[in-house]
Amino acid sequence: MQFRECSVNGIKYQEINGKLVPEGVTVDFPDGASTSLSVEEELFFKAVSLCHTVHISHEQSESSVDGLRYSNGISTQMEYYASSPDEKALVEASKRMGVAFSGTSGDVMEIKILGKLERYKLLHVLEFDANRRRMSVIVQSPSGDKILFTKGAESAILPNTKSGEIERTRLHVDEFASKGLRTLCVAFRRFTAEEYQDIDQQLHEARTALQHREERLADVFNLIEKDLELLGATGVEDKLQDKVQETIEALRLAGIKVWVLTGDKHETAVSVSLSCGHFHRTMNILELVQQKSDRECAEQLRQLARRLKDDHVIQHGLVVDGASLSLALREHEKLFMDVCRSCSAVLCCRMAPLQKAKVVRLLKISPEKPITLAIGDGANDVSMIQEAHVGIGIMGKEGRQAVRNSDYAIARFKFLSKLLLVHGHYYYIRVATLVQYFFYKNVCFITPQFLYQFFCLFSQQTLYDSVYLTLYNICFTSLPILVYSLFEQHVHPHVLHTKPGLYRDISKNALLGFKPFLYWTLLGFAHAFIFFFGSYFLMGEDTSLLGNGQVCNNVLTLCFFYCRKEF
Ligand SMILES: Nc1ncnc2c1ncn2[C@@H]1O[C@H](COP(=O)(O)OP(=O)(O)OP(=O)(O)O)[C@@H](O)[C@H]1O
Ligand SMILES: [Mg+2]
Repeated sequence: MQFRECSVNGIKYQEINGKLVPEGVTVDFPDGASTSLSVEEELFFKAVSLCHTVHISHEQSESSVDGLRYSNGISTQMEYYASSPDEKALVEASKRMGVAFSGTSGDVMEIKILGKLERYKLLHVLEFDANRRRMSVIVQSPSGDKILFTKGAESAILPNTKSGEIERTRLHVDEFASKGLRTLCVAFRRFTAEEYQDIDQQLHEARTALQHREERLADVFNLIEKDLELLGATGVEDKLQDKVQETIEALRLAGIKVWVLTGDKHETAVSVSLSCGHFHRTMNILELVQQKSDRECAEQLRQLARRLKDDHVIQHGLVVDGASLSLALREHEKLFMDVCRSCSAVLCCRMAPLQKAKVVRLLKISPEKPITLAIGDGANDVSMIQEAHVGIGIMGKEGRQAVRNSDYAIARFKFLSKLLLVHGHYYYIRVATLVQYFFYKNVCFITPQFLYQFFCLFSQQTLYDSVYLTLYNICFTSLPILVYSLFEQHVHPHVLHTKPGLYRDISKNALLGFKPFLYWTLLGFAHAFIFFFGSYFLMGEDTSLLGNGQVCNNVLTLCFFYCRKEF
C-alpha cells in the first residue's frame, strides 16, 4: 500500500518525491513544497503517527540510510510492522513528511517532529473493529493535555465531528475514493480533566464488566468518539495484485459467478471493480445505495427489476451498500435475489464481516443451491470463509486469520485460477471416477456370485476362493484405482489453464449425477455377465484345467461347473 494524497484542514495535498505538495503548486516549483510544517499539518501528521497499532523492528544491516549507526560499522534499520497495511503506509508516509513514529517504551509513544523528540503517554487504545470502522487512541501530550486521536471510515468519523473543514474534506474524500484510493478521516478531541476522569472510569468499568462487555464497550466508545474536531483525510493506494483481471475473467469463462464483498467505500469499490475487470466499461451499473427506509428500498428494487426486464440485452452490474443490503434483506429478500440473479456482476460495499457471511448463506440456500467459494485475506473475511462451502485464505499483509480459518491457503489471488481450473478439475475427475468405480467393482463382483446360485441350486456355496476374496479388495481393485486417482491427468494442465471453458464440463457435479451412476452400474452388470457366462461358455463341459484331468476346486471360473456336476 502506498500513501498518495491527503486533505488537511480543507486543503488537498499530494505526495511527490517524498514531499507534501499542496494542490495548485506544481512540481516545477518545488519551493511550494516546504520542509517545515504548518500547525494544522503538524497536528494532522501527529495524529497519523500516534493513532495506530504499528510495531517497530530494528533490523541490523551493513548500510543504512536513516537508521542508527553503531561504532562497529553495523547499523540498525527501522522497519514498521502492522496488522493493518493502511496503518503501516500512513505511519511511513508521516515519517517521510517529517513526523516520525520512533517507537514505544513502556506506555510512552515517541515521535520525532522534524528531528525534535516528543513523548506522549498512551492512556487508552480504542481498538479497530470492522463494525465501528474506526480506531482511536487517548494520549497525554508533553504539556499534560489528554487528547483523543481517531481515524476511520468517513461514514464513521464525519457524523461525529462538530468542527473543522467538514464539507471540503468530504468532497476530497469522495474525490480520492473515485480514483480508487482507500480513504480514512482523521480527527481529534481534547478532554478536560473532569471529562477524562469520567471516561477513564467508564472505560475501566466496561472493560472489566462480567456481562455484556462488548455492548458496554461499544457504548462507551461511541460516547468518547464524538464531538470531534476534523483534521483531514488520507488517500492510500492499494495496488491490485498481478493478474487479478485475467483470473476474474477466467473464472467467468469457466461459468463461475463472481460477487465482490468488501468493507471499502462505495466509490473506491466501484473504481477497483472497474480496474480489476469485475465491472466492464460497457456494463450498465445499477445502484442500490444509501437507502433510508424499507419502503424506499423496496421501491428502488422494483425499479431495478423493471429496468433489468426492459434492457435484458446489455449486461448489468449491481452495487449494493451494507445499510441498503440490510434493508433489502429484511422483507424483500426474494426480490433482491431476483435482481442479483439477473445481473452479471454484483458488488457489495461497506459490508460488515457478518453481512459478508449472511450474503454467502443467502446464496447457499437460494433455489439453484450453488456451491459457494469465499476467498479473502483479512480478519473481516473470516466469517464468510467459514460460511462458504469452500473457504480460501490468501496469505497477505493483513495477518494470518483468514489463512488459519480457511480450507485452502494460497499466496496470491492469481493462483485461484490454477487451483480451480487445473487442480479442481483433475481432482473432481479423479474422485468422481473413484466413487463410481467402487459401485462398479462391487456390482462386477457380487453379480457372478448371485448368478452362480442358480447353478449350485442355492446351496450358498461360494464362487470365490477366500484368497481371491481378500486380494480382490486389497490389491486387484484398490491399487490401480489408487494410482489413477492420484495421478490421472486426462488433459494437459496447460490446456485446462488456458481454456477455462473446459471447467463447465464438470460444473454442477456433472460426473456424479444419476446418468453417470446408471452408466457405471449397467457397465458393472454387463461385465459381470461377461465374466460369468464367458467362463461358462469358454470352459464348456471340460472343467479340468490340469493335464492329469484334476479339477481346480474353488477357482473362480471353474468351480461352478464342478458343482453343477455334483448336484
Ligand atoms: N486500522 C484502521 N483504523 C481505522 N479505520 C480503519 C482501519 N482499517 C480499516 N478502517 C476503516 O474501516 C473500513 C472497513 O474496514 P474493513 O477491514 O472491514 O474493510 P476493508 O479493509 O475496507 O475492505 P476489505 O473487505 O476488502 O478488506 C475501511 O474501509 C476503513 O475505512
Ligand atoms: Mg481490511
